[in-house]
Amino acid sequence: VDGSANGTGTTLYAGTTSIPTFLSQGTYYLYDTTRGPDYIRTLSANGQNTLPGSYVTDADNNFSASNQRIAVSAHTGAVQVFDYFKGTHGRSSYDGNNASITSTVSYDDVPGGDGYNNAFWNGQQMVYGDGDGRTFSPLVELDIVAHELTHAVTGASAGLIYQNESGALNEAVSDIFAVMVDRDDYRVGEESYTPGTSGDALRYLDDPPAGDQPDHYADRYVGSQDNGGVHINSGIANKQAYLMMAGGTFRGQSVQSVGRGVTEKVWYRALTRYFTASTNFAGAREGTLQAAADLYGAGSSQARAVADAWAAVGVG
Ligand SMILES: Cc1cccc(C(=O)O)c1OC(=O)C1CC1
Ligand SMILES: [Ca+2]
Ligand SMILES: [Zn+2]
Repeated sequence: VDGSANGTGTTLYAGTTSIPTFLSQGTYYLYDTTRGPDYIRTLSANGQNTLPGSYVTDADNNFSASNQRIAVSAHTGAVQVFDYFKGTHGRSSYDGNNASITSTVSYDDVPGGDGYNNAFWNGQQMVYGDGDGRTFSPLVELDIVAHELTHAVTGASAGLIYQNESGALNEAVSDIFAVMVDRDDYRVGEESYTPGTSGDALRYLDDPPAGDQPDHYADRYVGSQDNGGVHINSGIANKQAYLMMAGGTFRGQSVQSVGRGVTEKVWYRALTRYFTASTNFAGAREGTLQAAADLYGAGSSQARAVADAWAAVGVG
């Protein structure tokens, strides 16, 4: 039982006798050894930029202090994302081999500084800023955790190079699985983005332009900012996945809804079996079409929806 900010229970380390020697008895940790990996653990950088930082502990397992709630939100999110990839896709941790997972919160929030409006997977672990309170509150909500851990999945599978079209695809894959885990909307970052403004989000898979992103290949960004627009052009693939999930007629092209269940299966199979480091949008169309053919048949309505959704956003 935990004092989590979002109430999703997870197994926290009770101060029992069977804990690893370096953890002190009679203290509670965000340290889960019950799911296969040696550990899923969450620490804090306490505002500094040293990783992985120090354990967030509590004497009676009531993690109710604000810094503790931030850590618990990142921790329960990591556990929920682990459970998603295991339960829905049969993937044991981000590498498929039960790699342990470390998250660090409250990174680089130098006292009197402006707060760190960022979250990232650094190749070894997840790292979250506390935000500056204006652009972001702490960036530890479920869909952000899912976005970051999916970067680890991508890194351990297709390895999509983080620039230009392969980078935009890398970003889109993270946003797509973010909304598969945080399943109640098609938006990313809605809880943490601009705490002073209600109803907005960082990105909108249903309407990428609402987040200043293109939703059609003809409108793609071709400059050099943002590693060649990886957080900009991801809107094109995000829109394609949204159209698969929800259906609709977009720019004159009708798409039949296949729902989240088919969409997540098609995109997961494409990511882990067909995408490579250099896959671009045309390659993503091929890979998702092949995945749909594998799963449902080349002439299936699911494969048709994949093709129609790519056509709607101007790819293929
Ligand atoms: C806030 C932020 C800044 C820079 C990169 C990322 C990144 O992880 O690509 C980032 O986090 C996100 O996009 C998650 C979804 C909110
Ligand atoms: Ca969301
Ligand atoms: Zn990202």
